[in-house]
Amino acid sequence: MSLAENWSQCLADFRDQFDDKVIFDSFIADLTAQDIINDELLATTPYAFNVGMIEDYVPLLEKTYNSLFDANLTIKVMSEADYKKGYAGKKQKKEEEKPSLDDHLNPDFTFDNFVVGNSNRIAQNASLAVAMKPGAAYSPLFIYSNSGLGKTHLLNAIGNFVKKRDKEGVKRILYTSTENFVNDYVSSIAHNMIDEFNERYRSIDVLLIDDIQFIASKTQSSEMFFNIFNSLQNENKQIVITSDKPPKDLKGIENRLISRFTNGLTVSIDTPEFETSKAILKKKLEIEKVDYPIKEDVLDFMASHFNRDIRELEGSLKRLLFYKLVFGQNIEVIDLEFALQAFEDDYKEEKVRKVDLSVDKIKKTVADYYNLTVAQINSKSRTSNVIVARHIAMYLVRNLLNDMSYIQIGKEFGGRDHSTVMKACDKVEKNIKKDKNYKQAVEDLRKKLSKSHS
Ligand SMILES: Nc1ncnc2c1ncn2[C@@H]1O[C@H](COP(=O)(O)OP(=O)(O)OP(=O)(O)O)[C@@H](O)[C@H]1O
Repeated sequence: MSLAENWSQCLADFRDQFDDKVIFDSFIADLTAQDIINDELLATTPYAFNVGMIEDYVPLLEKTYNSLFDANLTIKVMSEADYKKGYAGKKQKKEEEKPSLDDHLNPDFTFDNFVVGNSNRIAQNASLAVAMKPGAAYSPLFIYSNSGLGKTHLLNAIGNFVKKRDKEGVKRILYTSTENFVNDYVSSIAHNMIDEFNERYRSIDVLLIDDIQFIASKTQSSEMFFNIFNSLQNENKQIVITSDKPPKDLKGIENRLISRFTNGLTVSIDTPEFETSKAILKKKLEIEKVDYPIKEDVLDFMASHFNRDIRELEGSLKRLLFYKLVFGQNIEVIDLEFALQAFEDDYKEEKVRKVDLSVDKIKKTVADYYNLTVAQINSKSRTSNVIVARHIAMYLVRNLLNDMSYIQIGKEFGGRDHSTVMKACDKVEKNIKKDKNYKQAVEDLRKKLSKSHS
């Protein structure tokens, strides 16, 4: 039933219960229901002086209406003239203020198909917390990692989760790459539509912005982003940002923006360890609905050879499935022999890159260089030259061995925590920048290692 039909039924019911029919016919019968805004039913009378007369009867009108239609509204009576001046315009304006917004979410990236392991657990937990309570858990959430490790996936998963829970469809969610943000801004300047641009971004409830490093050196876009960021933060809206490096290492971005980035929570994603890589492969096979068996040692091989990032892992799987389609029509089970043919070229390259150089070789070379033993490198010793050598060895392992994960490196160096390894690598990078002799030592070691396995 429409509001008008409800209202006329309400008035009819009210009249039946009301003793003084003259008062009803003089003041109340003319009331028209105009609209319901935020649980308030707006009713108008053609004559302004009637408003005061009617107010005494409003509680009874409310009771009648709410019990007839099982509602919980309050009724506000005003003159038609006041309604036209104030409310009618306001509602129209409100609708105009919020033009529809395409969220640009990729529906394939969800929490359900994001495999969780040690390398990404913290980032996944923080993202889920944000998705469950946008604006309340951590804002901004800043996620950083090397390429292909799941940042875009998590951003979209947050958006898709919020969208799914938002049954009334009122939450304004936007996923955008920083590049698109900048293009959008430039085009709004070109078309003289800066106000629209501003309104669009400031009306967002959940802003998911990918690869913020690309805003570096784009002064005007940075300024605009800074203002939008502040406006959303002030209104407790949710912002999630990704980047290829932690906020403090972002170059060409103003300090005031970087300090805003660190106001919420910063989390990183590491290179996947063997178990996570293998679980991801299994998940992808499930999603692809692959209906022929693939032997475990094939997955083991892939998880340990194509694990620099997940895009590489996915690529290797696509390659295997394609190879099976073209050359393996009659093969029922994919075994390692068959798989190695598919990976022949990549594998050769891997071999050159990886096999000859090992963690042990790096430890030994560094230990010799500093007149130490490998046992000292692995030990808990806090003697300064041992610490220097240990940090450099960790750094070289991280850089030369196919981006081995911090977790794996920690295990290789006497069971240390991944954050210790991260700090060590950071420290080495800083020292290389500020100390010429130190830089020389790292370079010498690099050369020795490249000679030893060429
Ligand atoms: N934990 C995971 N479980 C399942 N798939 C994953 C996981 N992490 C990443 N992926 C997949 O790996 C691919 C690359 O991930 P994504 O694009 O999110 O990486 P990224 O960190 O944003 O990379 P870039 O920095 O290059 O933009 C995607 O197809 C994504 O679905």
